[in-house]
Amino acid sequence: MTCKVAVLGAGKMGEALLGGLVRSGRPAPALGVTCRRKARAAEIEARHGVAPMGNAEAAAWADVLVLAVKPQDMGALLAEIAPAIAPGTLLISVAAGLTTAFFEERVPAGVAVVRAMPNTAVLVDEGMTVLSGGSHASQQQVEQAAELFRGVGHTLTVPESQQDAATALSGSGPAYFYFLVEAMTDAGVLLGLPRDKAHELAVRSSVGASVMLRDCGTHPVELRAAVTSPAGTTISAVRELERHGVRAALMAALEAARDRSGELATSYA
Ligand SMILES: NC(=O)C1=CN([C@@H]2O[C@H](COP(=O)(O)OP(=O)(O)OC[C@H]3O[C@@H](n4cnc5c(N)ncnc54)[C@H](O)[C@@H]3O)[C@@H](O)[C@H]2O)C=CC1
Ligand SMILES: O=C(O)[C@@H]1CCC=N1
Repeated sequence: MTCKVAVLGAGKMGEALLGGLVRSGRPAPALGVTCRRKARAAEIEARHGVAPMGNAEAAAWADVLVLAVKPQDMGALLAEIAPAIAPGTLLISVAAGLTTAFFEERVPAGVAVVRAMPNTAVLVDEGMTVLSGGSHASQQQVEQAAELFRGVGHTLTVPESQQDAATALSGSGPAYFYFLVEAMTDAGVLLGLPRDKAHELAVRSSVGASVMLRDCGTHPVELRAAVTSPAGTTISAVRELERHGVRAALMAALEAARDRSGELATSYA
């Protein structure tokens, strides 16, 4: 029998994952979803054909619970569902920062917890999800969780000690690329290009570069060298990027994201 999966909290990430589960061929009767607001529940049902249910009902019904509320709402959600969780249930959290221990302390003893950090590219089946098993999760259960996320992209399993770093790099990662495209578009406008054309050029450059990174098997240093002609235009731009500390800025930015991820579990404990 198909295992029953319920997504608790249908915001941006919860809806993206639910949509992915539907697209990857899971039958609607084996899927559940919960929403805080009625209007949102109606919207989710109309868009994905999955009937919303209550949190405790979902916790008792599903074999796998995907917890997709914000870190600050997780404590209240766990208090609501803990009495309904059966011993064999697999809990998967996608919340930034919250450790598997955070969940293990709040659910019945021995329940398996997997911490997962996807990114919004799950919306286009190009997600990157980084997974770690808690102290009661078997390798098979981590694999079961990974299998769900492989329906919407790629997965990597890491020790939990690396999750905050992975969150900073690939969980938040899409935002840095959008930021770059936005900044490049402004730069194009500064140089006199109409905004719509500047936007198109920035987007097409980023998509072209991403596909080459993914498909050519060539190191980014080599790919950049191939664009950078001696005494040409690119090296003049690269010198300015280095002069303005863009590389160091990225390192500092990811360090800040990593540190914030580390703070979240203690902030909401
Ligand atoms: N947005 C992103 O790119 C990523 C988000 N995440 C994680 O996913 C989680 C959700 O983030 P978003 O989707 O961005 O936030 P969001 O605010 O869009 O979604 C959270 C949803 O949970 C609902 N909710 C809150 N308490 C609830 C309850 N007791 N019962 C049912 N529903 C409840 C809210 O109404 C809201 O719809 C967070 O923990 C975040 O760290 C993880 C990876 C990437
Ligand atoms: O900004 C956040 O906290 C969430 C987690 C990773 C991406 N978005």
